[in-house]
Amino acid sequence: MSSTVRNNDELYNRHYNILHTRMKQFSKSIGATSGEVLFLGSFVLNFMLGKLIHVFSSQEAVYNYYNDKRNILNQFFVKKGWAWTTVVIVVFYILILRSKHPKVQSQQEKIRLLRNGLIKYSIMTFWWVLFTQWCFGLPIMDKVFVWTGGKCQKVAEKELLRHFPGALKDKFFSPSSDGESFEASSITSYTCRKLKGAWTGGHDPSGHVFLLVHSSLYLFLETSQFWGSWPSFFGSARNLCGKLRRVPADQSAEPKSKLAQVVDFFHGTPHFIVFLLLSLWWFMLLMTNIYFHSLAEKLVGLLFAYAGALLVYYLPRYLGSSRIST
Ligand SMILES: CCCCCCCCCCCCCCCC(=O)SCCNC(=O)CCNC(=O)[C@H](O)C(C)(C)COP(=O)(O)O
Ligand SMILES: Nc1ncnc2c1ncn2[C@@H]1O[C@H](COP(=O)(O)O)[C@@H](OP(=O)(O)O)[C@H]1O
Repeated sequence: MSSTVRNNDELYNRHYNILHTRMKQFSKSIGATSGEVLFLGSFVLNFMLGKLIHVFSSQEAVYNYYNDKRNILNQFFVKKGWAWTTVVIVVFYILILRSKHPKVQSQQEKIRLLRNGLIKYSIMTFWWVLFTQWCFGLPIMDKVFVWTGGKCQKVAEKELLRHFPGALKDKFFSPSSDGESFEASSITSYTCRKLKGAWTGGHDPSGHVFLLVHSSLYLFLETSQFWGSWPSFFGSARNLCGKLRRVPADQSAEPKSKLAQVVDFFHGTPHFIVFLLLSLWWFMLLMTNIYFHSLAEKLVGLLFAYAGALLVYYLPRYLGSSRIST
């Protein structure tokens, strides 16, 4: 080996070690593992990547299928994002309980796992409800919008009468200055969209950024306690691909059906289903970061998502409480 290559190797190793030590120190100071810090940081990276792609791509490359709100991934998955997250976590827990994982052997351990899981799911669901659906009136994201001067404007009288008959119309809406349409500042963004109004004038935190990051953090932090290693994860996936491609040597023997092999794989690798949804959420977050909202609106969505995870997963660690940690 030449001395230049050896010197470079030494330099890389030294830099890697410095980075590794700094990372460990930082993780320890905030009570997180290095993996968690990387995962939490990946959303900031997603942010920066989205911005760079937006700035440096040509118009044709930037505006495509994923920029269309009606695309199937948005309508069928993200818009029902918490429901998908619920399905995945339920399937994950069923697989873990059936897998005889060393952490859940006894009946007592299983009950404790389910109880803690339910508490954390309920709090995370409540936080999602408060931010996106209802918070003693308008959800937090809509409250922020209204408090910063936003309104639902340009609602046509025809639409209004269809959804707000009689006195309800006057309770929520007032005529706009143009004299042709109506406006309101106490209805949700969801209702405004239904009335075909214009949701404008305020700071509108991104519900998509919130939901995608919130769901990802929940799935990651909830399932990482059972994580094995990347080599065994990829090893199982490679093994399955090999089995699916292989023609059985003994044609007379009863081979396992392909479906049975896939089911076996999901049983042996419960994290795979989580990995699939996390990949979709990361990709959709990138699309939101490239195409939608202002930087500040996305940042507020991100901060509210971090806040939920901090409250449920990091605050108990910080306080040294073991009541809801497993
Ligand atoms: C130990 C195991 C723990 C798990 C326990 C599970 C218990 C299961 C109980 C099952 C009850 C069913 C509960 C179903 C929960 C749901 O999620 S129902 C609601 C589904 N709705 C959504 O997912 C909507 C998501 N969309 C949004 O929030 C918004 O559209 C948006 C993405 C924020 C965007 O907002 P816009 O205004 O549209 O821009
Ligand atoms: N990744 C994505 N793909 C498609 N549409 C997206 C998207 N991210 C955000 N949007 C759309 O951008 C608008 C603002 O999203 P949000 O405020 O939730 O961040 C929403 O439009 P609609 O409200 O008309 O559906 C939403 O559907």
